[in-house]
Amino acid sequence: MSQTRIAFIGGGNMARSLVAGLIADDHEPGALTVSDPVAEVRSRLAETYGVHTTDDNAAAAAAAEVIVLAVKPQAAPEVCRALAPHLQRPAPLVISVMAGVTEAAICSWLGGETPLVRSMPNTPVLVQSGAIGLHANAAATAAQRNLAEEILRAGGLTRWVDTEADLDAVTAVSGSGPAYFFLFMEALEQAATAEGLDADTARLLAIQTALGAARMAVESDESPAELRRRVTSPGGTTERALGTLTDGGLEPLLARAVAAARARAQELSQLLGADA
Ligand SMILES: NC(=O)C1=CN([C@@H]2O[C@H](COP(=O)(O)OP(=O)(O)OC[C@H]3O[C@@H](n4cnc5c(N)ncnc54)[C@H](O)[C@@H]3O)[C@@H](O)[C@H]2O)C=CC1
Ligand SMILES: O=C(O)[C@@H]1CCC=N1
Repeated sequence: MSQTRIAFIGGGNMARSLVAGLIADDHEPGALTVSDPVAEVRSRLAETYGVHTTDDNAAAAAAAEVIVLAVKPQAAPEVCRALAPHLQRPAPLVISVMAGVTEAAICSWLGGETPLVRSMPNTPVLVQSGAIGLHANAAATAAQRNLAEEILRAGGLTRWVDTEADLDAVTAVSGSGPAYFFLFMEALEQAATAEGLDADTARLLAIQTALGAARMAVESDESPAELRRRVTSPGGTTERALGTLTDGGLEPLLARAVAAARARAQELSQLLGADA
């Protein structure tokens, strides 16, 4: 059971999911503190998980070995600047799960060199099935990188990227990615209804098919391309459907969508770091 003292600044969906994952991984609940201004958020966390809660970010951060920044990006400048005078020096490891907030901006708001691991999670972290991109700044030691990885693994699969800019690509692929698959499920459900299936059956089949395909892709040693080939009998129904999707430009369309998301991630990072 890990006893690392972790303070979560912001106790919303993302923090709650990581807390749930850590406790499921046998982290000591008493070593976790969540700071949030909303009383109902605090009481729910305390009652469900037995963690400490407070509305005093500075007190939570001052006592922690690791600080997890889990407020909305727009709140980041104010929250970080208010924490700065209360941080131990040298500063403890800081982990950010905030979308689009750069390492330079966070360090400058926190008042100087800070060991920082910036992550890009996605909403399946809520069910401990997230895909989380990670990047560490130069001030983070190898031990701190390992510690950050261990903590974030509570939310799902973790993957380091070489440069901070790569996190914009991660945002476009796995950060936004759940929405692409949800859209695909919605579209399949609509198509099923159009083919005469009742609404419940249409939804169940679409969702279960997505789950089954994802599980096969995760559990099999074969590539998605090979798994696709195995469904596709020569001259059969799948071949006809895939031909329609390809003729309609599915692959280049998806490439354009991901490129657009990446460009937007870059723009948002610049906006959020503008006053750093
Ligand atoms: N890639 C993605 O799809 C996701 C990314 N994220 C990132 O995670 C971060 C947190 O998101 P959620 O948990 O979904 O948001 P949320 O809105 O559920 O939680 C934010 C929490 O911060 C609290 N808060 C507000 N002001 C505060 C302050 N001054 N001090 C301490 N706490 C304060 C709020 O009361 C709220 O409970 C965001 O920065 C977001 O960008 C979150 C979810 C998914
Ligand atoms: O849509 C967004 O901007 C955020 C970042 C990745 C997922 N949600």
